[in-house]
Amino acid sequence: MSNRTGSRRQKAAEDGERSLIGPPSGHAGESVRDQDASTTPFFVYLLAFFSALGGFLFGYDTGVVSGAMLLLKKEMHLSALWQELLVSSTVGAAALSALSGGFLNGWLGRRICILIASFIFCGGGIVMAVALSKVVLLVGRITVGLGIGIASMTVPVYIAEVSPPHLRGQLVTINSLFITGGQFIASVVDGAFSYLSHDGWRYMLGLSILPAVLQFFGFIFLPESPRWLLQKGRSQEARQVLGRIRGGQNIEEEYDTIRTSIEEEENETGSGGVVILRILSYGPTRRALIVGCGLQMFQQLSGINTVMYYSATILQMAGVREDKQAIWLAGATSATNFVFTLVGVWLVERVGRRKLTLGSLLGTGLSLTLLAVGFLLSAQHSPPVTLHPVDFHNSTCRLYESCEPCMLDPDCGFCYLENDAGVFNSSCVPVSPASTDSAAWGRCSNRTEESFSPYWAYNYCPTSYSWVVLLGLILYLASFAPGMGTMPWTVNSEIYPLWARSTGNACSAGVNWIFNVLVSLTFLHVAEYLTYYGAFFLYAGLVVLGLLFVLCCLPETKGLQLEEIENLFARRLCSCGDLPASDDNHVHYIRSSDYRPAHYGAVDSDCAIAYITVSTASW
Ligand SMILES: O[C@H]1[C@H](O)[C@@H](O)[C@H](O)[C@@H](O)[C@H]1O
Repeated sequence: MSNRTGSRRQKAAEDGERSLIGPPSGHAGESVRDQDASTTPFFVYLLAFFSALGGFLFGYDTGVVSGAMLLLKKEMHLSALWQELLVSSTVGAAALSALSGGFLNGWLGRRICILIASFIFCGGGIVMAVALSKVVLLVGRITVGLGIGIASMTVPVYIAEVSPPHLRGQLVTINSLFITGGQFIASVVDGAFSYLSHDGWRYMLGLSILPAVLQFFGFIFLPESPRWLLQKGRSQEARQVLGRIRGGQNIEEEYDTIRTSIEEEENETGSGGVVILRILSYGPTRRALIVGCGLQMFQQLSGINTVMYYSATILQMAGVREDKQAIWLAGATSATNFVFTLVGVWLVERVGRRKLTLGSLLGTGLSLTLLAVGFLLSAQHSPPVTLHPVDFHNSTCRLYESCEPCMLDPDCGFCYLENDAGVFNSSCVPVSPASTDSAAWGRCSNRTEESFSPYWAYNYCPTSYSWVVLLGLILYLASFAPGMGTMPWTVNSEIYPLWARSTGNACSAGVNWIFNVLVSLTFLHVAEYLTYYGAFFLYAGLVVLGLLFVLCCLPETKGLQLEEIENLFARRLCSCGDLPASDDNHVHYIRSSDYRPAHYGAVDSDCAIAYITVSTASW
């Protein structure tokens, strides 16, 4: 490693240490690091807002489809396979385009990629709104998926690169707020247009054109990231943009740090070759990639999309029988997700990324356990099947003695009457091949709104323990949203050096989408084999693994400049134990047990201390 690298590392380490301990004294001029919110130019917020519209579209297009599907399946006579295709094609396309977005980002820049994404969103929205056949609809869904993938990896990178360090976490987390905001607005739109039985879905799917157009025109006037410009050797432009987004602050220190960092990175890792291979063969970036992809994987393995998707059924279990009511109450679920993401935006610069993620994982694990216990109690007290009508088709449904095994069989549903004393006159009968909303034959095949008409429960059982499940659901969203919902995106936007940032984010966003598809496609099968409580216990177990991963591998990046963060990955990853006392770059590592506040200032004394570097002079 070059001496210059050593000295930059040392300087950055000292700066990093200072930023954790408190503001430096006797610093000439006000640097970006010392700014506070009152001196942050409005322009930075404007940039964050227009970029985060990409997050909004991500949330809207992934969220709106469930409500649209209720109308579409009736109007276009969609089979279960087509419904599945229309939902997962978007997520699959997002995975592919997120992975290829890294190349586009490095080549064309962040701004052009955001423009491309908004253009694609517009195109996809128009195709869906005017679609006359399910094939055209599928083309539209795949198109918006391509837009979502590019936006999901570009927007956090762009915001991180234009933000001043003290606000970066908050501004990048605003993108996550827009994602959950998009999901919430989608559920409101779904609710409102569900009353329009003819063509309501066209408005639901087509409305995404509006924010896409707004973003497209906004970005025509907004600048490219100064870091990308500098990397491409366009230093004059970079200086101008930096000056503009820092609103007349002293930009020299930041400009020099970025420039030196680019030069040294080129010396260290070379500038040619396939970026992903360079990332994998260079220790600090390989470790950062493991942390970034691991966080995204555990975000999806915590089961957020299953819980959100399944919330309508959870609400039905809790006694909400009407379709329309269930749609509106599912809106309440996405509203809860949104409100608690706001808590994340508020907390990220106060408590830091690491503590926020750890706390969130702990709460998520506990609430998943509560959800599982709720399902377990419901299963143990599952109502018995009391009527056994003659089944001429000899289906498997006639074999079940209670609701639980009947509801776990995807071909059967539970038909019953209910009064104050509970469930009575219940049977397990085959589901209609045309729609899961009714039975294939018998009293639940043509139900009316009359009070003596029987209830049809597909995919759930009536239970008096639904309040435990409901409580679990609310606690889950309250703990997941502020940390695990937001931090994987935020942390990924800041842990890679400039040359690896696009590719690193492309890989981690790709991992997010791949696990998103995997978890949602496997949920019903997992539930069939392990039952619902088994599935939720499984997610809780995966969250415990995630907790250990974060505990040992995620350093704190709060307050550091992007160029300083790579130093956090300079040494061995994933350790809370012994670390070497020094290395040839005059960088020392201390164990939390050796930590004395009198010597090192008031910094956190948990495992993150292992990453705090102290120069030889101050040792
Ligand atoms: O961060 C987001 C958010 O938590 C969403 O609610 C979820 O649907 C996405 O999968 C996730 O990436």
